[in-house]
Amino acid sequence: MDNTIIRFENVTKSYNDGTVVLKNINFELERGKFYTLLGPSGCGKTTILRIIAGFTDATTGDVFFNGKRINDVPANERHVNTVFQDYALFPHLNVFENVAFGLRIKKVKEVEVKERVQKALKFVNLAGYGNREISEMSGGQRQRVAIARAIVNDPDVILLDEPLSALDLKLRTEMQYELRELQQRLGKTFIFVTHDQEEALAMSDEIFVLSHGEIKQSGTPVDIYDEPINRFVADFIGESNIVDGIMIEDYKVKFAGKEFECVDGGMKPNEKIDVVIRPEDLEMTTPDKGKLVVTVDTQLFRGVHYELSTYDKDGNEWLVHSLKKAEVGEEIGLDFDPEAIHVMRLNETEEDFDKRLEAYGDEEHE
Ligand SMILES: Nc1ncnc2c1ncn2[C@@H]1O[C@H](COP(=O)(O)OP(=O)(O)OP(=O)(O)O)[C@@H](O)[C@H]1O
Repeated sequence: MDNTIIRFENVTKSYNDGTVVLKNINFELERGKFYTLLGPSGCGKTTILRIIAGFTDATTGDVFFNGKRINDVPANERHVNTVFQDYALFPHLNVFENVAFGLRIKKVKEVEVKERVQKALKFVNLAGYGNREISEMSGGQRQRVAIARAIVNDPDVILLDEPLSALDLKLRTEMQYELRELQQRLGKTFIFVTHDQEEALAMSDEIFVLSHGEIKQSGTPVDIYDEPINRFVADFIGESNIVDGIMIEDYKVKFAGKEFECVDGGMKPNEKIDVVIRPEDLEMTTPDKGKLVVTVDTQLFRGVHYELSTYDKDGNEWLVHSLKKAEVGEEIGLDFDPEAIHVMRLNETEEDFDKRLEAYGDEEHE
């Protein structure tokens, strides 16, 4: 059976004032998975959610739900519910009535309303809180009321627009676990919007990284972290060292004034590229054993590791995560594996990346 629940085909969105918000969005979302739309403010994440919910139209392109085109289906006939950033709870109604609100509009029978609201409240660990006023609930509890209000309608898809951003860090981390666990218990599709990369990596089955109305990369958190395919993603997700380089030929790259063996290919000879190495992939050693020789500029203790900011003789900065301590001003060597060198074509899209990989039959990435 086709497990796809939502499909976007060449979806664009622009406004009358000429603002282009979504350029050409294509994706397929499967039933029962946790998806995250991740990107900086203004990249179009919320617009995608609004198009799915039916609060705004795509300018061109098609949106499918369970295989049926839904561009013209009104919001209240779509099997989706949204949890908003500010929760949008009614302050004059108690917890029970907030959750019951949608059911009452649909004129569901009182016995059923009671049963469904209680079940939803139990699901979000708020059994027994029905009579509380919203003002008597903490931030995390209000969040859970908002989620209960979404799940009480038994939608196929739950849309969550930065739902954790109003919470303090500790509560946010707790809610990350809770939301993920809730999604797995419910077995529904969640589409979660955030600009927080740690949140995205921690919670998702699959992440779509967006910038300026385009998907820059999609994949599992591990794929996106370990194999960023362009500078934007490498920079946005986790910490990265990014330097200019030249791809001399397949599996041979030059940067910081030296040639190195790498595992990438499929580019033009002597093509200008971006080189990315993660700080945890750089190992501190003595200068004679290092592939690069750098000078330590600053050192911060981060609890698990030391974070060293270092410079090579060309002035490139290399951030290093090291379990060993160094001395500021000391010359050290940096060692790394060929696999740790990520070579990226300038501004390569996901589609072009896939085509290039296919063309040169790379085994490492397949
Ligand atoms: N009615 C409108 N007319 C013109 N431009 C609009 C309109 N609504 C939204 N935009 C623009 O669309 C772009 C994308 O907005 P969107 O809310 O989707 O971004 P976002 O990634 O969710 O950002 P944030 O994280 O700040 O909410 C923004 O540049 C915004 O200014």
